[in-house]
Amino acid sequence: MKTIAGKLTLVGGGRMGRALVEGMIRAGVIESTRVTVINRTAESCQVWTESKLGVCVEQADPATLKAAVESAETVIVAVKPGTFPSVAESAAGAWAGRLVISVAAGVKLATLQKIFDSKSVVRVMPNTPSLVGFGASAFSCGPKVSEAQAKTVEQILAAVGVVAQVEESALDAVTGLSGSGPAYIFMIIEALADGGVAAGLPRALAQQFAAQTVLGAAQMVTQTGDHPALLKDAVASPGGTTIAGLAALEQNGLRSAMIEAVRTAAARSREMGNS
Ligand SMILES: NC(=O)C1=CN([C@@H]2O[C@H](COP(=O)(O)OP(=O)(O)OC[C@H]3O[C@@H](n4cnc5c(N)ncnc54)[C@H](OP(=O)(O)O)[C@@H]3O)[C@@H](O)[C@H]2O)C=CC1
Ligand SMILES: O=C(O)[C@@H]1CCC=N1
Repeated sequence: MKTIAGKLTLVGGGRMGRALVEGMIRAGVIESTRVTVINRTAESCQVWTESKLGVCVEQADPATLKAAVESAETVIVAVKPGTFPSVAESAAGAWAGRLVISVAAGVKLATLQKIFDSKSVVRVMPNTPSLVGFGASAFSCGPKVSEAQAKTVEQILAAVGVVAQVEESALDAVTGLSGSGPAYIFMIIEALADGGVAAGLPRALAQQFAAQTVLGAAQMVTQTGDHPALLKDAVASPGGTTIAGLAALEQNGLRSAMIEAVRTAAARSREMGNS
């Protein structure tokens, strides 16, 4: 794995920041000794220290934050969208010349350019399976981002899963699909396991088989390239069990529930960008 150049600072080592940076270190795209993580509270700092990942961990006060931003070539900002302006303000004067990568839902490139005094801003929508190397991330670059910087972003995200560079207008849809999507699938796995328990299986076995079924089905789609409908048809025998199960799903509106979930989450991402 080719490593990225220079130091990396993560501002906001919560669920998404942790998934990305731990995924990057695990994949070998950066050594932990070149990573600094800034958190708001001592408790969050302790979680990172106890992880034994070997990164430098610091609590956010304006001086520490500014120094950590100034020392890095690349800064990933993974705080909540509403916290971006205060973080940007706390390290005012330090952002220029850095590659600033935002993972915030709904925060537009134009807003990022305004609040960070760096023109090299990139908007990314990753997802938490990046932690285990199965992320799906899309990104869009501000107008002043160089080709080399765009390559760095691609390299970071490719190390933790699949990556696509898209027009910024596509990022709300990506947020509704793959950004929020792991939560939909966790709910499906939980529900499948509940179904297994309802049909008489022990909980642990039901959960293991539910997760493996989702994993196996996803692998068949990505590895064969076949349309999911063909793969579905190959499971359903005439008059058999699967078609009975599929009919129950149709009756209960699974397809429209999934479509509406993605559309509603994408609309919420757009709404967050306009507030
Ligand atoms: N969770 C997800 O699946 C995804 C999230 N995102 C985006 O990622 C971003 C973070 O979300 P998520 O990880 O879920 O949220 P979390 O609450 O888990 O993480 C936010 C982190 O920001 C830290 N923080 C808050 N204020 C500051 C500050 N002033 N300086 C430094 N760190 C600070 C918090 O520290 P402390 O804990 O000490 O308060 C916390 O570690 C959001 O913008 C979200 O839209 C994008 C894609 C997927
Ligand atoms: O729920 C959220 O707003 C964030 C963005 C995508 C996933 N989690």
